[in-house]
Amino acid sequence: MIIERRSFADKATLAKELAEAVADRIRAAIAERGAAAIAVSGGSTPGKFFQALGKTKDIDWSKVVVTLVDERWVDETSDRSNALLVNEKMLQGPAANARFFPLYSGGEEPTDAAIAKTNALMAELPLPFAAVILGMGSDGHTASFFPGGDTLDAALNASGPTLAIRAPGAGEPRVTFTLPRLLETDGLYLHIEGEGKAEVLDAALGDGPVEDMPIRAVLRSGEPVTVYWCP
Ligand SMILES: O=C1O[C@H](COP(=O)(O)O)[C@@H](O)[C@H](O)[C@H]1O
Repeated sequence: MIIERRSFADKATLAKELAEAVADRIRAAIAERGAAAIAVSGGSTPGKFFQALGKTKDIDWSKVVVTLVDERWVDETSDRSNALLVNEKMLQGPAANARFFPLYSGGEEPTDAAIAKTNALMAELPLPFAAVILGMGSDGHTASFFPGGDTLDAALNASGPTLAIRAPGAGEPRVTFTLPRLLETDGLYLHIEGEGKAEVLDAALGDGPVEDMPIRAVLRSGEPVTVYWCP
């Protein structure tokens, strides 16, 4: 495992530092490849980070594509939508010039046709990602790699880009990038906050099956991961 753990005094400091690290990755990708794609997580943790990154002025946002590592299968009017969070918190001000590629492609369920539509859009991403920012649930899921997920094995091993997944702890049906596709990145980050999440990470770093705590697939992938944590 190649894990660097960075701890910050508070959420605001973490958000600023993570935004600076991701901004550096974006600028470097634009300088090297003419474009940058980032994949971000949803949920309750990344709001402040999104605000800090979205305010960054010295990025040519017109050359940036933002997408999500995973999405609940709901449209953008739902307060469960990760896309809504990205739009409201990040894609304002300077970052409003970025393009956003949603994972949700319409309808009630992530059918094969809907996922094919999502994957057609994701084929246009300028890969590799400049940065992938993962979160982690208290059950050890990351992206939508949930314990008990009906397509968990494929999500962790297929070449992707995305697939549908359903799990007891997931609420709605989900769409998630596959792990192999998320590992195609210049920088891989894990953003977690609170003592409880630090304990979950410690448990995940111990022995045990990936199926019990799918974040282990990331931690054991051999790719360097930088953990950003604050109380
Ligand atoms: O459902 C999700 O949960 C995880 C963790 O979210 P948090 O609320 O515990 O921060 C998130 O990383 C993922 O993108 C999201 O879809």
